Amino acid sequence: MPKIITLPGDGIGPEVTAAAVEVLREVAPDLTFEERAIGGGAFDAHGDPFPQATRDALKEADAVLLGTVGGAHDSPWNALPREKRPESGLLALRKALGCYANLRPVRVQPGLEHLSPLKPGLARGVDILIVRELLGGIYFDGDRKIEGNAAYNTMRYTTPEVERVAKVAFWAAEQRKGRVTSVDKANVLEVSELWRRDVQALRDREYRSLHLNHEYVDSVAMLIVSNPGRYDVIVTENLFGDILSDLAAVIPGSLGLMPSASLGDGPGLFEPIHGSAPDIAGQGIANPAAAIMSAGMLLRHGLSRPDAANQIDRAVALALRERPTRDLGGQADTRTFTRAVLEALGTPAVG
Ligand SMILES: NC(=O)C1=CN([C@@H]2O[C@H](COP(=O)(O)OP(=O)(O)OC[C@H]3O[C@@H](n4cnc5c(N)ncnc54)[C@H](O)[C@@H]3O)[C@@H](O)[C@H]2O)C=CC1
Ligand SMILES: CC(C)CC(=O)C(=O)O
Ligand SMILES: [Mg+2]
Repeated sequence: MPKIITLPGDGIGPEVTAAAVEVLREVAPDLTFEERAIGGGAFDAHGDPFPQATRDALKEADAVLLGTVGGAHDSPWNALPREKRPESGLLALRKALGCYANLRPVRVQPGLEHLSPLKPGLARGVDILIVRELLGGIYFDGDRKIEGNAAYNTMRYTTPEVERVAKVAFWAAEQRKGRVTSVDKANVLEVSELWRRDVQALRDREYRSLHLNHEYVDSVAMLIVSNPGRYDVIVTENLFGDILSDLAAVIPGSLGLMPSASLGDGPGLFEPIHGSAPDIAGQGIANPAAAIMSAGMLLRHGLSRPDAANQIDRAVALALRERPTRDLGGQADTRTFTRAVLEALGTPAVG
């Protein structure tokens, strides 16, 4: 009986995680669930955004399902010392799990082109996998300080850090169209120069059948929305991947359609890419599709159950057609949408 540690977190996190757990119970009734605290709520209750009891629970986990952390811009959590803030709890969780490769699929399912603000011809068939490095770069380690009117952070990568995430991107490309675009800012940053050199060397050494090209992040920010069909797998460092994946959410139509899987040395971490959405938290209107699809990625990548994962993806696509949520211009609230997914799970597949 695989054990899933759930970390609902703050804001809409508990609302969308509850929906994902309901769907998981339906497709994989043998799973067991244990809930723990993370983020701002964990700080309020335990004085720590990543409490020891949560750390301890991870040792027993086969996979971890996370909601979201963080508060509104005026939240008192933002005045805490950096290491006590909700987001620091999430970064510490990722580090503790050793999840260095964050897979963020951007997909427009057939028949759902109308949910995209892009012209149907541009949105149709988009299937991009963003592989974001998750444990290095400017979000971690390195020198960082704010002092009076000056502040700095450091972006740092080593060859082993670049190679291990690039291997995940190449592995994914082997099962897809065989094309990898490595995204950097090598025209300005030394750290990108190293990134580009190491990704290219790895490809030339071990993945000669794959096509690799390099693009600058500013140009990709334009091309990913104006011509998304040109991308298969994108591999990039932590900060660039964070920004590009929120931007890419425009393609399917909402942040609420962007799931993720973070893989590494131990149990995987599965979470929607969106934040805690304080503007809609507590209203029962959040789109739970990203969290539900993250549960699908948990089954696919965390527990090697592709059939159950496919069932979820299919049910979400059907529910999006029938009962789109408000962020997509529809009427469905979290509950109605989740019910539609559960109903679709009971509908026999056509073809
Ligand atoms: N992984 C995580 O836990 C993340 C946490 N955050 C934190 O979340 C808080 C809010 O950050 P924001 O910049 O406002 O980003 P956000 O992703 O929470 O929200 C951006 C916009 O998208 C909407 N949105 C997001 N998810 C949605 C969903 N499932 N259904 C419908 N609408 C949705 C929100 O209502 C908002 O208008 C901050 O404290 C931030 O640090 C931000 C990003 C990731
Ligand atoms: C620490 C998180 C708030 C960073 C983020 O936005 C993300 O991982 O998507
Ligand atoms: Mg983000």
